[in-house]
Formats: sequence, structure tokens, C-alpha cells
Amino acid sequence: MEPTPGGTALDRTLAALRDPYRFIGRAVRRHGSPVVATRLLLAPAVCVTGPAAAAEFQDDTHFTRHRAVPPRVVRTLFGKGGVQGLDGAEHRHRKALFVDLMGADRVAELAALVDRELVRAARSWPVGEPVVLYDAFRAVLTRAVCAWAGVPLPTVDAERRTRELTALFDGAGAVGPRHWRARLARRAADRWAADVVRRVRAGRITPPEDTAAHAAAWHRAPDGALLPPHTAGVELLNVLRPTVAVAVYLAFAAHALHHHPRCARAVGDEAAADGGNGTGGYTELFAQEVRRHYPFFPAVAARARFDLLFQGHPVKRGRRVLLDLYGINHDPRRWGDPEEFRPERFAEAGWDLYGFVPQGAGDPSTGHRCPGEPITVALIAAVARRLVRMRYEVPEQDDTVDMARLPALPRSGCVIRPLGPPPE
Ligand code: HEM
Repeated sequence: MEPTPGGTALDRTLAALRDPYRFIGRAVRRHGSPVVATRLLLAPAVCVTGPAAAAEFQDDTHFTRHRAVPPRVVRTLFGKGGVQGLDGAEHRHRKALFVDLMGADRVAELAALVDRELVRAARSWPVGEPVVLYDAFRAVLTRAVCAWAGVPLPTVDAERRTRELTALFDGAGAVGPRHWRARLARRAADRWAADVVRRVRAGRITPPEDTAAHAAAWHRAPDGALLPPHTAGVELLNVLRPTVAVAVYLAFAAHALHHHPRCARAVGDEAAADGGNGTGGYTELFAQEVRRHYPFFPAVAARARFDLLFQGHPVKRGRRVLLDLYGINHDPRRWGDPEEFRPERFAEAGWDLYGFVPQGAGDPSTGHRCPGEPITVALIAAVARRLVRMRYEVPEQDDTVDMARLPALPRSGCVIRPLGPPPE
């Protein structure tokens, strides 16, 4: 047994807040070990990186998700009682609710809805006036995902719901007013979603069977009982919120198309060849590279169930362990020239469940990996195909990526100036 390198005397929370995406990578390099002890939020923690660590981290006989993330994340991003905090058989049973929503036809329907909403929004943009794409994408995604999920969204409520769903992911990792807005948004969103669940159960709204509103409202726990309305609402929000969060990747996709004209030409050639409606091909490689290259979630957390050895290093019972998602996607041993944006790398090497982890590691149907990857890839690809067919110019702006922000974003939000209406 090797002692775990690192130290637990000094709290490193400020260093982690200053550089949340590279904090673990730095610690690991400093100590020359993929497992490093540290201290965060005044408590000892262990940071781990690499595909082997990702595989070990998924073992739910060794690690629990119960109380794994700080309460401030539960009170904003996750909500109380959701799938993220469950373990074992109970987790797999609840997880099926999400995995069952991701059929290829349904994912394609959502991508088509997003494309339609984007075209509709773009028709209202005055020619020559600046448009912040990140803001436009959030509104488009809110309208599209509510329609897709069977959640009524009266036009008068669209702006408020966009703001609330955004605040849940945008303010979870923030400090100060942005975080407090997220807490208020969680309360409002929980009330809204629980009300949708009650209305579905009372027959006042009748979403089709293959929608998230139907699935959440009628999901039964292993004992056969319906979920309490609040919990079912949290799970409904577990579909709405992260779909709106795809706006972050869409802003990064616009950023990549602007900074890599070669990629924009390849996406454009493919869209011209198939009328913009195809799937797979180069644009999908582009979407995967957006998810690998750009930051979103720095890490995921679990707690050790008992005193154990992790990669040969001792980890105490109850200790919080953080798996370095960003670092694994940028590991030079796995990804040559990791800082280069190069979609072709996915055609050369493919990807695996533990070496490519933008949305968690492992198998999504048995572990905690995100069930929404098919949606995320499809939406990035659909919007990239639409953007390359739109006529706009990109004005002077600071679109450098703010790596101290959670989630990271281009500082300008990606501003364009439309030069004419979008093509059909
Ligand atoms: C912006 C794109 C997205 C990112 C970056 C993202 C990232 C993540 C990450 C890092 C996790 C945690 C994995 C873990 O704990 O090991 C996760 C879990 C989850 N995601 Fe996503 N996600 C995205 C989109 C989506 C979408 C579109 C949906 C659904 C429509 C979704 C639904 C969920 C759910 C329900 C979980 C909890 C899974 C569980 O605990 O078993 N996500 N996501």
C-alpha cells in the first residue's frame, strides 16, 4: 500500500475556484500520481484522474453517490431526491426512466424541433443588429424541449422559464448573487414541475406516452408506488434543465466554426450534400470534438463506502473522491495535441467509456454517466449544420473562454450580425 500523495493541511477551495477545470490536473502533475489527497470546502478529499481511475470510480460497491456533492449543488443543479443521489438497484430502476426517452427517432425529433425554433428565432433578428448566440440558444432550447417533453409552455411564460432553467445550471457553481438566483430558481422550477406532474396525473394534460412529462408522472418506484410529485418534478427537470444547458456547447460550436474555417467548410459541404438533414459523418465528429475540447463539467463526485485502496492508495471511509473529467479529455497520452481542435481524431481512434468523459464515465444505463449524450451530440450537429448555412458576420469581440467561470463560456457569449434571413 502506497501513502496517498498530497497534503490535507491547507484548504485548496480558493485555488479550485480560480481554475476549476485544471485544478486536479495540476495537483496530479505536481505530485506525480493519479491519486492525490487534498482539502476542499474545509474537508479532506481525494482527486483522481485517468481512464483506470474512471473505471474504478464507477464501482458502486465501493463508492456511493449519497451526499457526494455539497448541499449547494443539490439545492440548485440537482434538486432533492433525484437520480443523481441514488445507488445500486434503486438507481438503475430510476435511470431507466431517462434511458428509455433516448430512442433514435425521439432524439431526431428534438433535433428537428430545435432547428425549427432556431430558424423561427433567426427570422426575427434585424439584419445588421448584434445577436448574442448563447442567449438566443437558451430561449430556442427551452421552447423546443418543453414541446418535446410534453410540458405546456404558454408564450407569456417562455422568458421566465428560460431564465429559471438557465439559473439552475449557470449559478450552481457560482459564488454570490448568481448562486442565490439559482436557489430561488430551483424553488420556482420545483413548484412548476411538480404542478405539471399533478396535472398529468389528474388528466388535465395528456402528454403522449413517449414524452418526459408522461414518463416522470407515471414512473413507479420498485415497490410499485408513484413518485411523490416533488420527486417526479425533479426528474422532469432533469430532462428540461440539461437540455437547455446544451446552449453552452452550442455557443462553443459557434466559437469553433468561427475559429476553424476548415471545420466550418467541411460541415457546410456535408450540409449542402444532404440538405442539412443528415446524421453521422463529419458533423458528428465535429460535435464530439466540441464536447472533448471545450470545458463544461470539471469533475464528478462520490464517497468511499469503507476504508479502501484506490489504485493502490488508501482512501478512508466517507471520503469525497473527485474524478477529473476535463483532465481525462485533455490527457496527452490518450489525445495527441489535446489543446488542438481536430474533429478527425474521432474518426482515427474512436472513443471509449473511460477515456472520453465529457458527461461522466462508464455505461449510462448501469452507472451514473449522463443519459443525455445522444441528445447533446444530435443538437450540436443540427445547430452546426444550421449555422453554416446562415449568413452572418462576426464582429470584433472578446470571445476568449473564461476558464474561471462555472460553466466556462466564451466571454462575449458569441455575438453575430445577421446579413439576411436564414434559409429554409
Ligand atoms: C450540456 C450537455 C450535458 C452535459 C455537459 C452533461 C453532463 C453530465 C454529467 C457530468 C453527469 C454526471 C455523471 C456522473 O455523475 O458520473 C450527468 C448526469 C446526468 N445527465 Fe447530463 N449532461 C448534459 C446533457 C444532458 C441531457 C440533454 C440530459 C437529458 C435530456 C441529461 C440528463 C442527465 C441525467 C438525468 C443525469 C443523472 C444520471 C445519473 O445520476 O445516473 N444530461 N450529465
